[in-house]
Amino acid sequence: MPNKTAFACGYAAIVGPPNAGKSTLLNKLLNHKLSIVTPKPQTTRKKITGIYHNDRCQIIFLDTPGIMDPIQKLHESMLKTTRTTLNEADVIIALIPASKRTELFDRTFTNMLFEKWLDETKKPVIMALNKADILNEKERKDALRIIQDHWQPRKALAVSALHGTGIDALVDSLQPFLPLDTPLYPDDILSTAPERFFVSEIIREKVFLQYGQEIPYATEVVIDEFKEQHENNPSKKDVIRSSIIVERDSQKHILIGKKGAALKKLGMAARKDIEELLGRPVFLELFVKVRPDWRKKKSMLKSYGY
Ligand SMILES: Nc1nc2c(ncn2[C@@H]2O[C@H](COP(=O)(O)OP(=O)(O)OP(=O)(O)O)[C@@H](O)[C@H]2O)c(=O)[nH]1
Repeated sequence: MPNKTAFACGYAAIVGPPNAGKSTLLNKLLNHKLSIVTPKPQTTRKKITGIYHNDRCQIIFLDTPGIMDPIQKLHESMLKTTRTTLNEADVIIALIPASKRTELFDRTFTNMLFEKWLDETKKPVIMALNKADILNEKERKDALRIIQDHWQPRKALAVSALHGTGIDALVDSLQPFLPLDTPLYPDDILSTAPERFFVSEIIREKVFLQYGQEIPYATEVVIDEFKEQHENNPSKKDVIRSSIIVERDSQKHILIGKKGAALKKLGMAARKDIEELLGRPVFLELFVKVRPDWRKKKSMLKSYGY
């Protein structure tokens, strides 16, 4: 039996279908806006490390892109990232969203998740039924019983990432599987990813929120320059220059809008959040560039970090 009073530290991967609420869960756990959250599926493309601390444990969370069919090269590399992430983890959280449609959650997906992904890792799996706030008490119990009977995870629990319910129980259920007895990071560090990564995620989030249809999926954001000068000279703002990469001229026109109005709106919304994240004033300059079919080209995907 693990000693509950000892300190524990280790890696936990969060895996689930697109739109399961992984980013919302991570943000709630860390009480800080780390990964981006939008109502559209597949906005999380890169692994994000968030670090949770309490007086009994430190959990380093590995977020994964949603699992889906490898239709495009982009998806293939996302799936590879997910597999690597699962193998790096000490414990895996299978995050399955509750549903009100024909069944309480997607059993076909859950089956596929265990058969194609989780079973072969031989890692302990904690199954978290997210969005449990949309179910009533009986539905929650029924769903958890089905999960326990069919897939036998180490533990199955209902959570609501949005409302923050079940989060402490989730942390408690992870603790026995964390192998280290000392923390790996100081307790004031929430993430090892650099600030410029979060800045690009904010810009990408705003693209997702502001534009419809195919634009967000054809977009990549690259930070070209990140000049920190405010700390040394408080009369100056930090300067961030960023390129928004799209696939076609038509997408560029939409992004920029009439007389640049759409891009200006995007920049204002992004700057507000970036200043909030960094806690200092920022001058943000956005450029829109066309790179035909970047999503289909291996070398381009690589240069954007996929
Ligand atoms: N009702 C309810 N909605 C939730 C809950 N958690 C997340 N959501 C909503 O579900 C949607 C998707 O949440 P995200 O956190 O972006 O999902 P994700 O799994 O990170 O999505 P990807 O970007 O596809 O990886 C958002 O509209 C959230 O507000 C929850 O506990 N209850």
